[in-house]
Amino acid sequence: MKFKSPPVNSLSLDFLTEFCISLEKLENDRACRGVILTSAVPKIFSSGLDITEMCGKSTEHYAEFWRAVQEMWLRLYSSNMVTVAAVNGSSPAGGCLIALTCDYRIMAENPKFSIGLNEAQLGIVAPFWFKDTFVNVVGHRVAERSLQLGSLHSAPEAHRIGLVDELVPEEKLKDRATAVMQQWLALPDHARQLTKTMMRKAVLDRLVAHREEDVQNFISFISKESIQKSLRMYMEMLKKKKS
Ligand SMILES: CC/C=C\C/C=C\C/C=C\CC/C=C/CC(=O)SCCNC(=O)CCNC(=O)[C@H](O)C(C)(C)COP(=O)(O)OP(=O)(O)OC[C@H]1O[C@@H](n2cnc3c(N)ncnc32)[C@H](O)[C@@H]1OP(=O)(O)O
Repeated sequence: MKFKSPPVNSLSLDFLTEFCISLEKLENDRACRGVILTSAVPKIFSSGLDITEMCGKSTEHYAEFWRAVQEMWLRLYSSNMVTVAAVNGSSPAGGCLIALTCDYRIMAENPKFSIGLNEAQLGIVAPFWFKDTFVNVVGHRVAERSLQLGSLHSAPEAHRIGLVDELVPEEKLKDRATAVMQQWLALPDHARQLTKTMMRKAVLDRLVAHREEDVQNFISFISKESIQKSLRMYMEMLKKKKS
C-alpha cells in the first residue's frame, strides 16, 4: 500500500478513512496474507496527523477525527496480515505510530530522514496507546526519554535504539521489504496470528475499554486555548521555515 497524499502524506480525516477501507478490503481478501506500507511521496513516509484537523474546528469534528485515528490504529495493530513498514522518508508523530504499529520496520539509511514521537515538541501529549505501542517496540526507558524530549531520531539513531529493525540503502528498500515479507509468510498463518494476538491483546484491549473516554480526553485537551495557540505557532513555524 503506497501513501500518496502530497505534499507530506498528512493523516487527514479523508486519508485515515481511505486507509481503513483499503486495509479492510485486504484483510477480507483471503488471497492477501501480508501488506507492505510505504510512501509514493519522495522523502516523506508520513508527516503525522494533519494538524489542520486539530485547529479551530468544532467539538464534533475533533470527535470524528479522533475516532478515525483510533480506528486506523486498532485495525492495523490487530491485523491478521503480516505488516511491514518500508519507511522511505521522514516519519514524525502519527507517521511514526503507523510504522510502530507494523510487525517489522525497514528504513532507508538516509541520515536526513527522521522518525519519532515528537508530540512534546508541539506542546501536545502522545496518548497512552501511542506510548504503549512505542514501549512494546523500544522498551520503557528508551520510550520514556524519547517521549519526554519529543525526540526525532535520525535513521541511524532510530536503528540503534530499536525503533526500526534494519536500515538499507534507499534503492534496496523494496526488495528487502519483499524478502522480509516472504520470510514471515513462510510460517503457518494461524501460529503467527495467535502469537501476535497474545503479544498485543492487552494494549489493544486497553483502548477498546476506554475508547469513548479517550475521545473525550482528546477533545478537552485539544480544545484548550493554550494548546490551540501552540499548534498555531507550530504551523506558522513550519511555514516560516520555507521562506
Ligand atoms: C494529559 C493529557 C491527556 C490526554 C491527552 C489526550 C489526547 C492527546 C492529545 C493530542 C495528541 C495528538 C497527537 C498528534 C500526533 C501527530 O501526529 S501531530 C503532527 C506532528 N507532525 C509533525 O510535527 C510534522 C510536521 N512537519 C514537518 O516536520 C515537515 O513538514 C516534514 C519533515 C514532514 C516535511 O518537511 P518538508 O518536506 O520541508 O515540507 P514542509 O515543512 O515545507 O511542509 C509542506 C507543507 O505541508 C504542511 N505540513 C507539514 N506537516 C503537516 C502536518 N502534520 N499537518 C498539516 N500540514 C502539515 C506544511 O505546513 C507545508 O504547508 P504549506 O505548503 O506551507 O502550506
